[in-house]
Amino acid sequence: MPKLESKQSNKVASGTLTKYSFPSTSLGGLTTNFNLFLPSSASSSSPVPVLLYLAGLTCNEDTGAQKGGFLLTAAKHGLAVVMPDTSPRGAEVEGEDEDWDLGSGAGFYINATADKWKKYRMYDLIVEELPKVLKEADLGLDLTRMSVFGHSMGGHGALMLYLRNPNLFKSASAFSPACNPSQTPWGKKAFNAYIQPCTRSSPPSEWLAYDSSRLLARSEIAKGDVHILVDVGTGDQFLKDGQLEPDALKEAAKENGRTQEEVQVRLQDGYDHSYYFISTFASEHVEYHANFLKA
Ligand SMILES: N[C@@H](CCC(=O)N[C@@H](CSC=O)C(=O)NCC(=O)O)C(=O)O
Repeated sequence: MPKLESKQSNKVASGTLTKYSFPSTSLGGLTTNFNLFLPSSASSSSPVPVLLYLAGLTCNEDTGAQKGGFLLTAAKHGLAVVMPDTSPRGAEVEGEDEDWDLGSGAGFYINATADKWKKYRMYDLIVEELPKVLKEADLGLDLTRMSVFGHSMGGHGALMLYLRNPNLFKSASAFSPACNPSQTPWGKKAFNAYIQPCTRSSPPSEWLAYDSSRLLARSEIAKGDVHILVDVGTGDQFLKDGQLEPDALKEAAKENGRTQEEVQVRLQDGYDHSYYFISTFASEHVEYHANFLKA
């Protein structure tokens, strides 16, 4: 197991925010960072549930910690918050720092299969390696009680990871997520590069395995057991540009026979895509997850 290096620690919300780094096997040996908020109640003898926050394009492990406004409510409920980076860094792929929506800061939480991007395996990092690393480090976390939330590209990540791993996560929520990435511009660009090129209107199964709307439409999670909350601002330019498509998620929920309580998709009047929107609804999302993590 890799050794965690503690890079910086700050007191916040009566707990501690620590930035850690470790060499990641999933990312081909590249060093990756994450932030961990530990409420003051956490200890090895009294481990706390874990909320995983996935940030969006151009962000990193600091974005949610600094701007999200999650930590006071997490502290109130005795929840840890783990905030990983959004992509490998320094993979030395040609062009990886040229586009804001591909390469560095744009890992899409998937496993790339194209040889050029072979170190871009954020899915394995989040689902397998990070939980193992956290368990091994014995930081006072109860990794049998985890939920996941995220923003935009990270909202796609949160929904997709939950729908693929309902035994790992108790619930998922998202601010302004890309709900149907196999059909929308950011997702198509990423999947074309990281997985395989596709010009057909019906994408290959390898793409669909990372598309939350498709995953929800085909979900075999027991009736009544899906726990998803989504908020999208009506003033969000990326919504208007067709990047988010929350209606696709609603349609998928209907197709799969889910109630509106299982899959709540809320349009919030006038809010945009920024962290002002996220921080406004941050507490509601943390409270939502606390219901399932502390049940
Ligand atoms: N092209 C711009 C926009 C980048 C941007 O809006 N990033 C969002 C996430 S978009 C979907 O994943 C974000 O969260 N930005 C951080 C923030 O603090 O708002 C650019 O390159 O700046």
